Amino acid sequence: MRIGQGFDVHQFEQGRPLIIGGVDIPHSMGLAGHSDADVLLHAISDALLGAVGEGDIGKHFPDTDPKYKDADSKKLLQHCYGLVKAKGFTLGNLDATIICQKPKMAPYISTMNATIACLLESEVVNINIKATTTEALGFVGREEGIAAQAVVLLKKDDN
Ligand SMILES: Nc1ccn([C@@H]2O[C@H](COP(=O)(O)O)[C@@H](O)[C@H]2O)c(=O)n1
Ligand SMILES: C[C@@]1(CO)OP(=O)(O)OP(=O)(O)OC[C@H]1O
Repeated sequence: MRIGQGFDVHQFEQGRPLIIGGVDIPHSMGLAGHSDADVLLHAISDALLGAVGEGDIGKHFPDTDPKYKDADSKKLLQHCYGLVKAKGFTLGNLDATIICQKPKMAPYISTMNATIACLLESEVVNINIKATTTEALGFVGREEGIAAQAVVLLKKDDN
């Protein structure tokens, strides 16, 4: 078994879509980034890469490379999971937290769980996405940005 953790932050920016966990969320602002800035999928990607000793998403998808401008983070996550599988591992379970003052994530959590289960070729029972505010404290509380953290457990493939 291998364990990995990931953490990411993106700043809010006017005129951008808000995409979290592969789900479009209606809001007055989106997140800034070179890619689509899906902060949750980035944290999960980093957790997967960490678990197999493959560094981080900045190493695999440099933000200086025009190829990743507005990149779909679902594709980046699938690439990371491909590296996991190539090393003979599959996902055991994933636990992640979105740290966000507003908007409310609760209405979108089940769609995120299903989307991520599909991307990671797993059952939805193995995926647990949560959300919390910071009780209005700090940069999250001031609604300047959103953070996400993720932990994955990988198991050795039976094959
Ligand atoms: N952006 C968010 C933040 C929180 N939630 C849900 O509300 C619950 C209470 O949050 P607290 O920060 O006050 O503990 C939390 O457990 C989530 O279910 C949310 O949906 N979206
Ligand atoms: C995903 C990448 C690449 O497009 O860009 P961003 O969307 O800026 O995301 P970040 O989490 O800052 O780091 C990884 C980047 O290289």
